[in-house]
Amino acid sequence: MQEALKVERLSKLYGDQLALDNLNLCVRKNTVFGLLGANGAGKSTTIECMLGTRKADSGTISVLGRDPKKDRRNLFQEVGVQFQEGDYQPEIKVSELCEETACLYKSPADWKSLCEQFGIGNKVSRAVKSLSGGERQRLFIVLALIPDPRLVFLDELTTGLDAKARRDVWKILEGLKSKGLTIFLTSHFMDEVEALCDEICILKKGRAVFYGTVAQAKEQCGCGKFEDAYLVLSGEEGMDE
Ligand SMILES: Nc1ncnc2c1ncn2[C@@H]1O[C@H](COP(=O)(O)OP(=O)(O)OP(=O)(O)O)[C@@H](O)[C@H]1O
Repeated sequence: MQEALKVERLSKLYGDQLALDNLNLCVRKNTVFGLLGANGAGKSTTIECMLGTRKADSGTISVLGRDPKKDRRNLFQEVGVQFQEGDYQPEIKVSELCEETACLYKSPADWKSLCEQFGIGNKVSRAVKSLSGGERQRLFIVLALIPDPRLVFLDELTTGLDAKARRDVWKILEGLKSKGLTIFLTSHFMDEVEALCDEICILKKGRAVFYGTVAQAKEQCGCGKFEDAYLVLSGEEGMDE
């Protein structure tokens, strides 16, 4: 099995609104894949279906060779997920949240060294709620990596991080990829996508309107800058007109 993720003909309706329309995705192991698209394009719905937390109306999904609906327990041990906001007790400290998370996994990574790597090593005795937005975002990436996963989902990876912290996160992720991690990310920052992603899919109203590499996207649109190509392909350009 060369692919970490395979989605075939995935469709999802909310009421009469089509959120995903016959989506096909294939993510090779040990690569970084970016799922892009405007607000409401269907990215979170896709991830939720892949995690088995939302039921699709049709289509098949394979995550690390397993069916996420039937095999959630095993996948839980192998897959990391970054949440935008955690569901934690109001007064909990960083160290306590990391420890509690590590306890859920059979062979967790060393959370202290992850906190060091992500620049929050000196914040571990602080209450989570007292962290700045960017520090909390880095903590959520740490929590996603605590399972020592083979595959990690990073939703809106570096939203809220300053320029230096974003670069640092990219470097760490490159390092983890070189050690065998597969990364599935969503991002609204096109420089980030260009720096990190081996392949991308651009969604528009639940449909894949582009699938390939950043270089292919630029070439297809005749754009020197990927952000320009993205705006054309995603249909965001001229949205107000
Ligand atoms: N629980 C729900 N009930 C009804 N409609 C929903 C529900 N969740 C999402 N939708 C709709 O489905 C579409 C896809 O939403 P989704 O959250 O997957 O988009 P997204 O690409 O993740 O957006 P964003 O970038 O804003 O996070 C949107 O039109 C959204 O309003």
